[in-house]
Amino acid sequence: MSRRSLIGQTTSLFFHWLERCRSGLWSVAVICGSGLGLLADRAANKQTFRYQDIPNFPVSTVAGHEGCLVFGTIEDTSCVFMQGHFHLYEGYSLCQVTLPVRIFKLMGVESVLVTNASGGICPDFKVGDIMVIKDHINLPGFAGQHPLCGPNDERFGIRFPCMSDAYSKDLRRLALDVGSELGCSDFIREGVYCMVSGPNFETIAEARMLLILGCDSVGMSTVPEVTVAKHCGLRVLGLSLITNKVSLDYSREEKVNHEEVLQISKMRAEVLQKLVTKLISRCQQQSINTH
Ligand SMILES: O=P(O)(O)O[C@H]1O[C@H](CO)[C@@H](O)[C@H]1O
Ligand SMILES: Nc1nc2[nH]cnc2c(=O)[nH]1
Repeated sequence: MSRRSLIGQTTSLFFHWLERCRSGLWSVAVICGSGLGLLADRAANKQTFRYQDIPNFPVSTVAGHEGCLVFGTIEDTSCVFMQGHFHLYEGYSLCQVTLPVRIFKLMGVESVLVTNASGGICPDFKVGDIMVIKDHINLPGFAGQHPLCGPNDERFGIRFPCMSDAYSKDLRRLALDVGSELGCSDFIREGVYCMVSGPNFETIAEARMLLILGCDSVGMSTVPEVTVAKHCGLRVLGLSLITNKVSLDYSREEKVNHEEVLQISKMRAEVLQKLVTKLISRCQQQSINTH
């Protein structure tokens, strides 16, 4: 496809979305973390664009991140799936990492569902658990690596956004309810996600520090996107798949690696797919009832 016709197609999709949003149809963006691109598979009427073909869009450089933007529908809900997101450790600025979220806002998206893979810090967590993110700790943010640093763009949000309710209580409740309807209660948890910049996995001393700080899991993404989404008034739900247990003990021999992370993501992708699909259709019903 030529660049000109690609821009033409993207523009017409944009107007198509605006039209749907004006007519009151609910729309959602799903950001798929490591190995979770399959979440887009259940959408109907799919149209896929490679990041590399979209002008000024970053590209994915990490295994398990396909680098495609997929538009589609789930029941009557317009959905856009990011098959792969961007990380500080890839060398992107946090402005680039979060660019898609502002694009989604301009497209009329109302809610963002962020997924990721993370290491379990909470000793009760098991590999394969799905953690509904209740709150987060922005470690890079403490060190000045924050997506909202710099002049504030008032068109998106205020200078000092409140983050005490970053993750929608209603959506968290709904995720737990839908999880229980699907018979997943045994492995659905709630907890606090901590972002580190990566790309190395944690030392044991770092892991112990995160436990003391109150973190239940740790990963290298999500927090910048959630911060920018909250800043511009989007509703946010975060689901974190526990792909490994972070070692807190010097006597443990296991060593985490990215291949293992991807393997567990693949193993749990079907369950997450069901959860995400049902959640989206239930949100649509809720939205119809409140419009
Ligand atoms: O957060 P996502 O991208 O899902 O993936 C997690 O898994 C990768 C490391 O295996 C890192 O990118 C980490 O952040
Ligand atoms: N930082 C970090 N990111 C992860 N992503 C998946 N597992 C892990 C982990 O153990 N640590």
